Amino acid sequence: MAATTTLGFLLPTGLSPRRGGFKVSLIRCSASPLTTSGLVEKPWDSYNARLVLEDGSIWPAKSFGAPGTRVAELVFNTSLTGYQEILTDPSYAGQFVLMTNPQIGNTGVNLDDEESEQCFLAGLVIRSLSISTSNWRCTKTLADYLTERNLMGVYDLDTRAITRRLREEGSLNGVLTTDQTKTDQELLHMSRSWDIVGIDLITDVSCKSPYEWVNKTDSEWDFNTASRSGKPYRVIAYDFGIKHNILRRLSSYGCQITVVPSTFPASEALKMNPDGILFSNGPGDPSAVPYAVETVKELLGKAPVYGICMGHQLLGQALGGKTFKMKFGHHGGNHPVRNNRTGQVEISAQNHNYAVDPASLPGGVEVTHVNLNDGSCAGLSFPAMNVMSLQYHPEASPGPHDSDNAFKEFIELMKRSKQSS
Ligand SMILES: NC(=O)CC[C@H](N)C(=O)O
Repeated sequence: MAATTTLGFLLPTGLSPRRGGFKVSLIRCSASPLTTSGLVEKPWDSYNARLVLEDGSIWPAKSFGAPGTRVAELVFNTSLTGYQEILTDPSYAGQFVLMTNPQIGNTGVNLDDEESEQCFLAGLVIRSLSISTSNWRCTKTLADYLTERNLMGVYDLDTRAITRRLREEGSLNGVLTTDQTKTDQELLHMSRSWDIVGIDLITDVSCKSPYEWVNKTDSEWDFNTASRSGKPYRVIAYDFGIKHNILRRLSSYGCQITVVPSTFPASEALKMNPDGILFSNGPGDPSAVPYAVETVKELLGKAPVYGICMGHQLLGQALGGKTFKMKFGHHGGNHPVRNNRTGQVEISAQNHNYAVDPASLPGGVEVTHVNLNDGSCAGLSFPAMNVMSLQYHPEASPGPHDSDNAFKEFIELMKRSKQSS
């Protein structure tokens, strides 16, 4: 059935926009329901809900997760599958994730596909929730999972129209609510009074004390294992919101890993005599966590280091560069990246709203990877200090495995450094 967007009534609000360029009136945008209302009874409890964006648009919706009211930044994700890995990626803290794939929930959820023990995102926005769940690994439905975790999920919105809006205006803050007592103006005011920029979001998602990682990729799911045996490399992984698959992949490549909190002192990390240090992914604005940049600076040159996403942005700053907020970021499993050294193109999994400005980097720092959609910096290397980093996700989960080799490159970096010391 074709999705239609109808413009409803206009409410003059008199509120001035938080950022320039937005219309000040509220616009009600409704999508024709894709679900077969009346014909099939939906196997979840549903409430009326609303998504109100800071540009004044109101999106009536149906709720299928927890009831409530949340304020967050709305981003769209173009992955076709992997909603469970997305829900458990701590880098989505402070954000609503809108899936552009119009039908979500078909495969339910299972405990093996978790990327962290908790869901930190603020809510899930989808076009249509699958009426049935069918997968041999499924242990519960997406609706039950969200409700148990007190997470909001909404459907029956025109996700295509919202995505176009985000592409034109950039990421927008918004409020999701099932509360019918709140007026549209109140919700608009809430969305405009909140901001994700300049806030430290990693402290809340990081582990509270160090621990040894004992899990690894099940042999059933592992690949490229031919040349690996034993665990000869000792790695310290700074947890800024780490995804489990980074740890599983490092472990599969032969690393014994101690995961440490974001505030773990560099001096303590060095006492553990690591062969290498990993700086993980993590949510929010990388320029809002100067203490983490200081830790990275203290560790530079002391052991080979590998940064992924937030870790890459912290390394960029520690090397003297600057980060900036992108218009709507990259969130999906289909981003082409060119490896400048080999000329090869990898299709990558990405999830970030900020990037390192290559022009701000000092001489000697090499941009190793470029995102081919917009030319932004996707990887760095500083050979003088055994530094490598990627803006995207070589661990995938969800997404293609084209970049798995980056873990091998980190192993090679540690090997060469061990041999020369
Ligand atoms: N996945 C991540 O580490 C995200 C990095 C950072 N929070 C950003 O949005 O750019």
